[in-house]
Amino acid sequence: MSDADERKTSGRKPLSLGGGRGGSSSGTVQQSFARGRSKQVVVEKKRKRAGGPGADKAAPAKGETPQSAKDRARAALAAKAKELGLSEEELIKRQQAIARARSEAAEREEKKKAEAAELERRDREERERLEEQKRREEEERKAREAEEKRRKAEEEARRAVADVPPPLPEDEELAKPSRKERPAKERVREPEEEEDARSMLEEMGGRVKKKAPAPEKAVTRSKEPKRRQGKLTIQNIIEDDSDRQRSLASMRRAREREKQRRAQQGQGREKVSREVIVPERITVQELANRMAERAADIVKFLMQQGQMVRANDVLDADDAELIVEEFGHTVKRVSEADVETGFISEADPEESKKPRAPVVAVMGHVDHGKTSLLDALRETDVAAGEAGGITQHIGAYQVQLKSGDKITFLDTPGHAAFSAMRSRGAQATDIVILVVAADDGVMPQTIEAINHARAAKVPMIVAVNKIDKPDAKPEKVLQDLLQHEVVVESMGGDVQTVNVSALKRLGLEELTEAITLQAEVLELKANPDRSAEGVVIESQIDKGRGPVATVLVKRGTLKRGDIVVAGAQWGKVRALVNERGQQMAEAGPSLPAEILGLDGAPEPGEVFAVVENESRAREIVAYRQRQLRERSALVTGGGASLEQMMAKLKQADVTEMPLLVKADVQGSAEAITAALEKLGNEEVRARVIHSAPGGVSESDVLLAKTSGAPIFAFNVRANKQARELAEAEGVEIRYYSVIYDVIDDVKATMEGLLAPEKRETFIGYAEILEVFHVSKVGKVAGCRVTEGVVRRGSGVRLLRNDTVIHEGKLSTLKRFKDEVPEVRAGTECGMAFENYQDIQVGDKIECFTVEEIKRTL
Ligand SMILES: Nc1nc2c(ncn2[C@@H]2O[C@H](COP(=O)(O)OP(=O)(O)OP(=O)(O)O)[C@@H](O)[C@H]2O)c(=O)[nH]1
Repeated sequence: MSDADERKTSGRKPLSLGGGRGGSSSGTVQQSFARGRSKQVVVEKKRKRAGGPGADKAAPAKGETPQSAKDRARAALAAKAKELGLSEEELIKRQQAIARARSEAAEREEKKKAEAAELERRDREERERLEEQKRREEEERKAREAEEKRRKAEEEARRAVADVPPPLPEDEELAKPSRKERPAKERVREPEEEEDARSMLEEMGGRVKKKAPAPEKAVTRSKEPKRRQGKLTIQNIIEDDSDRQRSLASMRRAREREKQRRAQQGQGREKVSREVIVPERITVQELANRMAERAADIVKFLMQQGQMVRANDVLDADDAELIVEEFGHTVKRVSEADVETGFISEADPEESKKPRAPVVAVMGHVDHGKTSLLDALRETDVAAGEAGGITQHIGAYQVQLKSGDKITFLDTPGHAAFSAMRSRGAQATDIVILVVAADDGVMPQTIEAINHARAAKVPMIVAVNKIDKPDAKPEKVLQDLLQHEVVVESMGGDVQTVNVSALKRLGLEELTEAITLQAEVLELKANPDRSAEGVVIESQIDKGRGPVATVLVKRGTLKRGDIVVAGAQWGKVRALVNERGQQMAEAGPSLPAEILGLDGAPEPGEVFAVVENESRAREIVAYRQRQLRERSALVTGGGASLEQMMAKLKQADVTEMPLLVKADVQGSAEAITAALEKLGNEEVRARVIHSAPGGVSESDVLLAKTSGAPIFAFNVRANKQARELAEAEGVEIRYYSVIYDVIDDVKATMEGLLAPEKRETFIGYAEILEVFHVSKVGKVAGCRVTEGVVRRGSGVRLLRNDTVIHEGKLSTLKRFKDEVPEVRAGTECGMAFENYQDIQVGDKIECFTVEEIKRTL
């Protein structure tokens, strides 16, 4: 059945039943489809044959009668209809509908394909058209430019002609052809000019209706659907989107917008000129942040100036200022130290001041009896008995005399503390007692002490000690002192002198009297009714109590609970303890006290002051710690073993050798530091970046690491964590128990850092007799050794007319054909220089050796 239908739809002659013998008749029917399409369908009508049974059977199949075939087809149809639960007629209709739908689907498919092909063709044509347009525009532009040039040239020529007097007839004749030429050209030019005007208008943003170019006209017809491209249909949008090309005008607009945006940005940057606050030291990154510029730009700028820096490097204020100005900003130089402003307040008004006890330091040569005298003086304290408690060494103590006067003694060993305090600008001492043993006289450290006192402008009282000794010669001491410009009262000067015996407790009263007298002269006063300020005398980390600092209040009154900043440490005063281990509620001027509650041990000599609150304390300490870090960063750079440091210092030409010293007591730490800092010369010297009492801690290791300094531990050890950290970070910890070993080691290292002395020894002369050119070797000098010996590997100088024109090494030294190690006077040889060719007959060769001699400190 469907077969028959298909044949019908294909428009071919339908299969007829019985070959037109009257069994069937056919006709055509107009069939309508969707969207107004219609079709002629051939319909065959079957007629019953008159008479014979089975006349309505289908066409006979091969080998069977037509009637039986027809019957079978009908039976099959009936069976199928029955199976589907339809009538035969319904089934036929359904089958016809299916056939129709199939043919329609095939048609649709074909149509779709045709449409796709059409779209593709259109796209291709559009692309070609755009390319053509672009090419033509380019051509037009070029033509325009050429035309413009030509026109200008003509214009100029015309002007030139106009300027000259009326041309002679010959000139006219000459000019004629050009005039003839012009109208012809102008005629030709007309459409071009029109084109010019159009494109100009277009460039100015005007809309110009373009004449379609002639060749395109011919193809427009064939591109019928293209006209529809202008229509906005969903189909167009979907299909064209992928291949859509931006028009030239839109490109131009986008470029213009971009240009404007950039210009605006550029202007914007220039306009924002910031006031940049520049402290004394600032990192590149921080400076960039403050200018709102990129750190990389600063690095680049400095690189152009020949300075290689990284973002984390520290710049000084001058460099920073230069950079800021270069980047178009203004500079406001401030000192970060401003944070310290007000830390130490202004001088107190005179009326607020009250007399205070003098602070006395005892100085003198070794073994002259300083400690003994301080001990003896301590015993003069009338209050000691009543107060009870066991005397402890806290670096300073105060005694009350019978007269009621008080004297504070600094009980710190040597001159170190004194000079440490002075170097930090904390002048704690009012009077110096110069102890000179009567049996020993003035010794080197006596002189040193005199100089210290004099430099600090502190009055001296000479205590001639050990007068109990039979060989005591106090007069001689005074005589000797004269040589050092210390003129005692008995000799017409103003220096008081007292003969004492610390051992026998002789002359102590006279000594204290002399002190009080001197104090009166000095009119020592301070305002006790204000927040405390003073100086750190000693500090240590106590196992049980944590950081403990002995401070001496210089003005104001220090109370428990005060917030104190001492050097780079701060804390709330948890307790105030006197030298007998007793708690005090407060400490007024000139009264030494141990304070507990700081977050670390401040350096001796550091100034301390009470601040208003914790945040202020934190701010100051943060600034000071930053400064410490930066200071140590100046000598930083990774490894921290002695060898690494040496290698680095040699490379970097740095003359400072950073060290970190930890010792059992403050005294030894100070002594080692002083001894180490004395070492060295103008080329190399040690710089103790940190020295403190106590074991080596993790923070010491970290500091050593950042400073590239090895740690010298004297009579102390590193704890487990510090040891592990040191191992991990490559920080060397050296342990010592003899001070001289520390000093010797450092000295040896520093000697290694000294550039060796170079000593040159002349060994021989040779004269160039001939110059050969040897391929691959270059110029070779045929010489005779005139004096001494010429050795391969030694240094050589080429002399021309007694002037050195080259200094280098020999690449070849030959005798006949053989390389020889040396050639002696009177012998001829061949020589060639390493990387040097300019040799001439008559030049002299000087041969020398250089010896390096190790230098010592
Ligand atoms: N005969 C006598 N001996 C004294 C006197 N004063 C101190 N000595 C002795 O001198 C020696 C050194 O005394 P110290 O008090 O340790 O001297 P120093 O100046 O503190 O010594 P260093 O701390 O090493 O600088 C000790 O043996 C004391 O006993 C004195 O007045 N008479």
